[in-house]
Amino acid sequence: MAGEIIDGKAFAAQLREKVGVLAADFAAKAGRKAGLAVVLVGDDPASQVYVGSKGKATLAANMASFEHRLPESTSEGELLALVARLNADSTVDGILVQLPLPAHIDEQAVIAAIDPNKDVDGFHVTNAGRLAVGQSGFVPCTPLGCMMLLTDRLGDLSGLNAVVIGRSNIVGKPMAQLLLDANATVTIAHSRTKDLAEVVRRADILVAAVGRAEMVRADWIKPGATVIDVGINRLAPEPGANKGRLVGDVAFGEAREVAGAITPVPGGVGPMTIAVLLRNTLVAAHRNAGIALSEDAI
Ligand SMILES: Nc1nc(=O)c2c([nH]1)NC[C@@H]1CN(c3ccc(C(=O)N[C@@H](CCC(=O)O)C(=O)O)cc3)C=[N+]21
Repeated sequence: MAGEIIDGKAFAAQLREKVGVLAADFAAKAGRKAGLAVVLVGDDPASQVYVGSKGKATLAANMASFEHRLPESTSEGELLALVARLNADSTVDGILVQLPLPAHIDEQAVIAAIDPNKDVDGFHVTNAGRLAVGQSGFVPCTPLGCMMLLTDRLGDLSGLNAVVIGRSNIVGKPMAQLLLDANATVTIAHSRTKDLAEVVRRADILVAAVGRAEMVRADWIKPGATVIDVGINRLAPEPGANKGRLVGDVAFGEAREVAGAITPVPGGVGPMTIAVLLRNTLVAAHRNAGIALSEDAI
């Protein structure tokens, strides 16, 4: 029997709805809306579309959206000056600088300049450190969204074998921390892991975040496992088409036959990332305004 498809898109829509209600409450209490500033440098078409959809989702969730689209030629100094202005602006609760940045700008320097209490991406070393030692801070949106899908499906993760493929600062490492905090037994695998298929076959929970199209095959998956596919890879276009299909890091069709449940691409983890960004912004607004919010409720 084929595994269940985990509908990340529907889950994300519910989360955005909940955030929207709480954001309206916040606005009534604070006398202003929660605000998210998104900064895009350059004119990469995929990033343009993505930043536009974040802006729309922000407004739909009863929050204020501040978009800053800067030319490719923007200097690091100019970008740092904008970040400093946003840090000082009390109507801005969350700041997201879209990555990747042009090659002439040092990404680490820009992330380091963001006030950690406005770092709704959870990329600042202060937030990475807080997560590592179990203090409350901001957790990167994609792994937090994956955790929400996992706990919704599985409840308690204690003692389960979790394998994360990928060790990025943005997904793999924070994902492993969250799974460990939830008492899973965690393995972080990567491109140099020996017998990767063998390691993956032990996973009750598999999170694939390597960025290699359809790398994980059906015979790597433990029957009944829960598979979370973080990869978003665009294949080469079919003859006559101008855009290739989007696929994950998992060969979805065949993997679904073995897995207990699996996220699709698109419609899985991607929409969760944006919903969690709004959730983090709502949390930031409450903290910055000194208004209580039960963070378990969201
Ligand atoms: N500072 C920063 N923070 C980010 O969170 C960040 C970033 N920079 N740079 C780019 C990546 C990419 N990312 C995605 C989020 C949602 C979808 C998403 O919603 N995808 C849909 C549709 C995909 C499509 O059709 O193109 C889906 O998977 O169903 C995709 C990609 C966030 N990123």
